Amino acid sequence: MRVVVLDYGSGNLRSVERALQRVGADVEVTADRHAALNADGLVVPGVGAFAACMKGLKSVHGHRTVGTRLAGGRPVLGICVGMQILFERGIEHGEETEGCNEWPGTVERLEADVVPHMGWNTVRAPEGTTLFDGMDEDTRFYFVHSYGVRKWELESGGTIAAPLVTWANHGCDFVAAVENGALSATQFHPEKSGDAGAHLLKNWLKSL
Ligand SMILES: NC(=O)CC[C@H](N)C(=O)O
Repeated sequence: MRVVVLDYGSGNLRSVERALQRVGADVEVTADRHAALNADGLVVPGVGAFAACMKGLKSVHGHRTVGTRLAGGRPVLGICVGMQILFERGIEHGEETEGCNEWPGTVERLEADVVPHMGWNTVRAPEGTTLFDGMDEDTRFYFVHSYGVRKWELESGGTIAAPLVTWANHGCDFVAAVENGALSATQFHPEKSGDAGAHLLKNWLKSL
């Protein structure tokens, strides 16, 4: 499977590349829009501030690339800030920045005694999950973040299949992952989560 890791100036690209190669993907790290549009899967990583990541994403038309892929049902995986910028807005250090608005909701500071939330933690995945298939509730993933989505705001029902939302807790509950048709995302770093992260990436790769 051909996977593009979108290079929009944010960090952590090589560790994501290596983790995907470890599970058998043919990986290209690039900002090239044609490659990003036509890959079997697109990964949007992210390190640093919400505003800076959004600025970088827009500088390579990444927000439109994500939208075009999703309109055609082509899979996208957001990681850490790459997940956060998929939401409606982010508020960091008092600065509000518009996100890609793939989902309603606000990325805001965790309500915890100690931030960043840095380390291994368990998650609470829903029935029917693909990303966490084959892993139990004691499985741990590596998190490094001070902000997150504390309230899931997308209403669904009727004919629209509800997204599968996975939660974690660090002082407060926050969204740890979302599976929503072609769009998936994790707040934690699968590429830093050892065998569990590799298992998740393999599950994502199999879903492409
Ligand atoms: N690991 C990161 O770079 C996360 C940064 C992000 N601004 C957060 O704190 O949630």
